[in-house]
Amino acid sequence: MASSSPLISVTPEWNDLKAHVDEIKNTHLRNLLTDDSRCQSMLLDSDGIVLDYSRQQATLETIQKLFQLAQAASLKDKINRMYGGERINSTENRSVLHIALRASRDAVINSDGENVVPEVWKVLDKIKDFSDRVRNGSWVGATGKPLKDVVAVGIGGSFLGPLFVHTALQTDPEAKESASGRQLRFLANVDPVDVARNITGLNPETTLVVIVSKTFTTAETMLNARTLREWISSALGPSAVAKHMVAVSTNLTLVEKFGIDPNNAFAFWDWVGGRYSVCSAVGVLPLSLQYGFPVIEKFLKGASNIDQHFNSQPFERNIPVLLGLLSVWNVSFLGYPARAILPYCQALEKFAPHIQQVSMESNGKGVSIDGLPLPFETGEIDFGEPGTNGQHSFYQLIHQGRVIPCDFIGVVKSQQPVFLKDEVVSNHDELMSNFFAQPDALAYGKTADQLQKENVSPHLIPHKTFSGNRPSVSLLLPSLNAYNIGQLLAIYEHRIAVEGFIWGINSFDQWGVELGKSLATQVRKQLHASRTKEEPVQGFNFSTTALLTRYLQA
Ligand SMILES: O=P(O)(O)OC[C@H]1O[C@](O)(CO)[C@@H](O)[C@@H]1O
Repeated sequence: MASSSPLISVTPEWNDLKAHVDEIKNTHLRNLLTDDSRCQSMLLDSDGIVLDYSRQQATLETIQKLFQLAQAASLKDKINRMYGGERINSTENRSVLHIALRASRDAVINSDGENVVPEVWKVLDKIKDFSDRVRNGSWVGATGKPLKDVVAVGIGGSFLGPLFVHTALQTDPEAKESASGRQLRFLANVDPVDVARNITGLNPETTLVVIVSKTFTTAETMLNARTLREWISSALGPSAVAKHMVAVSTNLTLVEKFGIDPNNAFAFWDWVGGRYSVCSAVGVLPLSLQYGFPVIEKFLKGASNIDQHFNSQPFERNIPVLLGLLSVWNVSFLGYPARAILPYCQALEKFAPHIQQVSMESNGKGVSIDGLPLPFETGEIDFGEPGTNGQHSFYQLIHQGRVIPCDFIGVVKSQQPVFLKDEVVSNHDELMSNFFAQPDALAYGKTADQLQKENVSPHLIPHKTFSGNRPSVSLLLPSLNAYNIGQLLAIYEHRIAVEGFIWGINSFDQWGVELGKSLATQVRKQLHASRTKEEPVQGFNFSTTALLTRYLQA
C-alpha cells in the first residue's frame, strides 16, 4: 500500500494560520475597509469579471499565509495533475477532465496517453447535426410532425447543471430568439407528481424525450424513462420510441437494451463526473435543441476561458484559487460552516441549487484522499436565492444571527433592461442598489452609538444594533450571456476543486450517496412483497416497521 501524505492540518502553514486567527478576531471590517491600499490589492479585474474580496475578514498577511498553505498542499501540482489527465479520482481510478469538454478543437488533453479532444468534438459535431435537424424540422416525429418540445429526464448532475444554464439563458436576447416556439422541460424527481407536471400540455407527437444518465442505472431516472416511454408508445405505438427518445450516457450497452437506437445515443466518458458534466452531451444536447448549437458553443467558450485562466494565472490574480483559499479560511480557520450564494440576477435562480451539488457532493467528506479520518471539517453548507428575494427571507439571520460568508454576484448589463419615465433609476439600477448596499451593511453593521445619535429609544437599541464584521465577496460580471454563464460555472467548479485540493480530500467521488440507495432497495423489495403477497414487514427496526406498516395499511 502506498504511503499516505501527511494531513494538511499537521503542517506549519496550517498552524501558522490557526495562530493568525486571534489577530484577525481583533480586527473589524469597519477598520479593514478604511485601508484603501489593502482594498485595492483585493480587487481584481480579469477579462471583464471583477472580484472584490476586501470584505473578507482577512489582511494582506492572511492572503500571503493562504498562499503558503496552498504551497504546502501542492496546489499547483494538483492542478497540473488534473489538467494532465492523471487519475486523481483515486477511489474510482479515474481522471478528472471536464476541462476537455470545452477545449478548443485543436487542443491536446491526454487521458491515459490518448488525446481525448477529438472524441469530445466528434460528439459535439453529432449534437450540432442532430439538434440542427430537429430544429429545422428535417427530423420529425412518428406522425411526421416537427418536434418542438423536449423533456430531459435525469437527476443530480444529469439535471441541475443543465437546468441552471437553461434558466440563465431563457431571457438572454440572443438565446431567447433562437428558442422561439420551443420548450425545454426537466423531469428529475421520481415523484409521479413531477411526471404529471412535466407532461401537462405536451403532445407526444411533437415531443422529444432525452434520457440523461451517466450510468443508465439510476433508479429514479430509469423509472421516469420507462414512464415516458409508456406515455409515447401508448399514444403513438411502440415503434415511435425510435423517433421520440434519445439518450445521453457513458453506458451505451444499457441505452441499447432500453430500446433506444445506439445511433441516437450521445456518449460521454467516465472521466467526467456527474456534477461536472453540464459541458458534455448531458447539458449540450438538451440546451442545443432549445437554443441551437452556436449559442451553446459560446457557453463552452466561456468555461474554456476560465479553464485557461485557472491554469495559467499566478495565484494572486487567479479568481478560482483566491475564492477557494478564502473559503478554506472561512470554514477551517474562522469556523463558518455555511456559504450563501446570492446572485442579484433572477436568471441565476438555479445557480445556487447547482452549486449546492457541485460543492456539497464534492467536498462533504470525512476522510483524506488516503482514507485517513480528518480532524477538521470540510465542505460548506451551500444555499442561496437571488437578490432581492433572499433579502425578504433569510437575510435577517445573516445580518443579526449567525455569520454566513456571502457570495454577492451582480451583472453590469441586464438581460432585459426596463427604464420607466419618472422613475429615479432604471429597474436594473434599483436591483443593483441592493447588490452594492448589502455587502457594506454586513461589513459595517450599525453600533449602539449610531442608534443613540438617531434618538432610537433605549429599549430598541439592542434589537436595532448590527454587529457587522460579516464577510462577503462580490463578483461583478459584465453581462449574462452564454459566454459569461460558462465563465461563472467554471469559476465555481475550479474554486470547489481548489478547496478539496487544500483539504487533501477526493472531491471527485461521492460514496456518501450509496448507503441510502441500498437501503431503498431493501424497502422496495418489502413494498413489493407486501403489496403482491401480503407479506408482513420484517427485517427493519421498530420505527421503520411501524411507519411502513402504517403506509401499507392505507
Ligand atoms: O447520471 P446518473 O448516472 O443517472 O447519476 C445521477 C446522479 O447521481 C449521483 O451519482 C448521486 O446523487 C450523482 O453524482 C449523479 O450526478
